[in-house]
Amino acid sequence: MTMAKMELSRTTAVVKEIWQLHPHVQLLIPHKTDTIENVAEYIVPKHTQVLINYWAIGRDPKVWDNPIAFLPERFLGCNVDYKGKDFQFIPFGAGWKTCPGLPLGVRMVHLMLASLLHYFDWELSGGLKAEEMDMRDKFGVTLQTLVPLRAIPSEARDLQCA
Ligand code: HEM
Repeated sequence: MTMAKMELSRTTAVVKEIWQLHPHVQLLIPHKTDTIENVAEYIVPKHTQVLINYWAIGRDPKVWDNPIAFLPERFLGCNVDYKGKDFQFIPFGAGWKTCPGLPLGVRMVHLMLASLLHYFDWELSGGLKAEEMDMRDKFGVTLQTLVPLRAIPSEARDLQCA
């Protein structure tokens, strides 16, 4: 495996871990049943509006080991993917209403995160330590951090144009 590929799988593992714990769209988009559905032990009548609490799935200890801990390693060497086949991990939804922007979204998030990390060293503002960060979420149509992250680029690298 090349170094670039190895580093990118680490970046992907970090992105996946973020999408497990802090998904952009925590309730997906409301869906409606066409027919009577049996879901686990429940009967869902026809034309019921259904919300999928994907945020809760990402924090369910029945689904994930130690779910609240930030452990990107759980995605290294594991086939769980965001393309809608693994129902425990559906940051873009699943089925025929899945997000049509998935390929663009995946590339944008990787590119932004990898560029920010590659070109700058970062420190938290006000001498805050990583373990003191408030990682609670603020619920809305999309999920945000309750307390915005304030990080300061302390050193820039390789910024000259080719
Ligand atoms: C990281 C980036 C993104 C994430 C995490 C995301 C997530 C989602 C989710 C969870 C849904 C609902 C799927 C469902 O209910 O089953 C959705 C729907 C949708 N997304 Fe995205 N999305 C992202 C980027 C984008 C981009 C870049 C575009 C457009 C360029 C886009 C366009 C849409 C549209 C149009 C729908 C509605 C699809 C429908 O109802 O048929 N998304 N997205």
